[in-house]
Amino acid sequence: MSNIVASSIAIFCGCAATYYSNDSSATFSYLKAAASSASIYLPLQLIWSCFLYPLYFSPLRKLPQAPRVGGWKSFFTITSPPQVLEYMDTVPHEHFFRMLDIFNKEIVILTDPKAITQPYQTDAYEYVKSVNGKKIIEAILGNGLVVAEGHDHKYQKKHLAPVFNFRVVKNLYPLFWKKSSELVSSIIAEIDTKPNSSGVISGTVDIDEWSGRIGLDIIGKAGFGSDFNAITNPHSPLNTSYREAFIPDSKSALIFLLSVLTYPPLIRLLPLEKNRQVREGMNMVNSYLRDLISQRKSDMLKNVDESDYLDKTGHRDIISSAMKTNAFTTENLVDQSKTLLGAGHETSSVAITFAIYLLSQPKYAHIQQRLRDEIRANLPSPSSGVEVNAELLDKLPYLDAVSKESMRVWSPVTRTSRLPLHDVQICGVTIPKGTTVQMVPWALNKAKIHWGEDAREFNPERWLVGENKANGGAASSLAYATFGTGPRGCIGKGFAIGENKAILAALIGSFDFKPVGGKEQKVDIMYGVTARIVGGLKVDVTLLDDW
Ligand code: HEM
Repeated sequence: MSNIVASSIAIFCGCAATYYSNDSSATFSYLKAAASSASIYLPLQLIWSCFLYPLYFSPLRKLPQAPRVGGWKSFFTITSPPQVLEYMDTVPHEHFFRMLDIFNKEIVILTDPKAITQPYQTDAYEYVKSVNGKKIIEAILGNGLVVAEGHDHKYQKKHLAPVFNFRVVKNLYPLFWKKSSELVSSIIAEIDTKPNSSGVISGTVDIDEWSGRIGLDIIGKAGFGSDFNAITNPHSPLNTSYREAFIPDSKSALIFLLSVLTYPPLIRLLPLEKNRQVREGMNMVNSYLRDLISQRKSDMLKNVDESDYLDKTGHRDIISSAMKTNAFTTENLVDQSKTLLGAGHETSSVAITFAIYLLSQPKYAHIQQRLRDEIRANLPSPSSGVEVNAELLDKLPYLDAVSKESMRVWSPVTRTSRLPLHDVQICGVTIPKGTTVQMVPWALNKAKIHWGEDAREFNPERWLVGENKANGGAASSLAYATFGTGPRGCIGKGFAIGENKAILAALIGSFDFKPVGGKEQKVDIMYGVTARIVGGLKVDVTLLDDW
């Protein structure tokens, strides 16, 4: 409506200005009228959407409100997840509150399971993701499940869900363990250059680099039946070109901000080094995946021995299984593959980095030790070559608790947004069509309203004792938002949990982790689609005997 009013005023004034201009060449010109209209329309629209609507006309302005802090600067900055968490704890509210984000953009932050249920579960298809958000993600993940909407999404999920079911994921555990064992050997090789006088093998490694490499290898093998060998070969093109696209720096923050505010495909054309890296990485991935899928298809047509694509538990990789459904074209399969590669490796590796960050801090040394004791008492060592399956890994309660708790305290995905396709009622309040409503896993996971006074503490015990231990002590399972929820929740949740537990078990069983310098370590975090530690995570590792 505001667009119609502003454009009508602008066109009227633009035409009038052109018509009554004193300029001698001012016979009425459509081009000039359009230019004058635009020059009036844009400021009008800006004044309306940045000031008049949010401050004086929005029906949501009476909702509980997050305070504006930081003066005029806050008008030009995106609110960070830690600020959202601060508001969750301090703004008195019931189901949600309103926040004015960059350029006074209205956002409704959902904090209560009742409020989350409608947009994320029961009426999920009455909402869409934000256009710019999708464009940012699509550049890396392709036009697959993460960005699909409505019927397209239902169709894709229906055909992909069976290849992620419980039984299939359990069959992948030996692969998770095999790759984790390879990771342990490679880290030993990196630090085993000069044992100290007492024969202790130790050194400093960038665990973020290693978690990215194992994340790629696992999704490569499970997703495409293809070993990327990123653990053993850091110079593999996928590891260097593709992962470069995910490594955050000040330029990626700028590109993210400009993309959110304008039109992401235009921003990607800017001659910036980061844009070049992303383009190169994506070109490489596109051609790699296209070749791989064409090869699979032609093999399938020729009815060639399928055992090539079977691992020893008889599981076909995800893309070959999706191909068998005949539900996707080659181009669709390339897009789904990019989705699995990006969504499946980035989140999982961030989760491992943060788990090691937490466990290595001196104040949590007792948690690291207790976890190690449980692992060593129940699992064979990676060097033994003995297979570890789902039955073994899933029966370790403390490992399970540490895995859940680390992904609670540091949710890899920072925020998720939805926009209603028409005016909707959430908990009795009308939310106008197109308003951004957000579930912010990074903040919700640590809000005191759900987790109590020690909400920000890393305390795996909350998943082991107490009345609501199945929810980590929270009254509702929706307070744990790490994997989202409802029809658009994470399809790879079971996969990610199994992978996380296998890698943690192999690492913590094998090594002692400490922060470099031994003291509590502060890290800078960049909050994009995922939260990433700027500059990676260097930790001191010591190889432990007797396992
Ligand atoms: C620790 C690891 C992971 C975390 C924290 C995570 C988190 C999430 C979250 C929060 C969403 C919902 C986003 C939204 O509501 O807008 C999501 C969706 C998705 N995830 Fe994950 N994820 C992880 C691992 C994986 C893995 C391993 C895969 C694939 C192998 C995967 C594939 C996907 C896909 C395809 C979607 C889109 C689902 C849909 O729209 O229906 N994720 N993930």
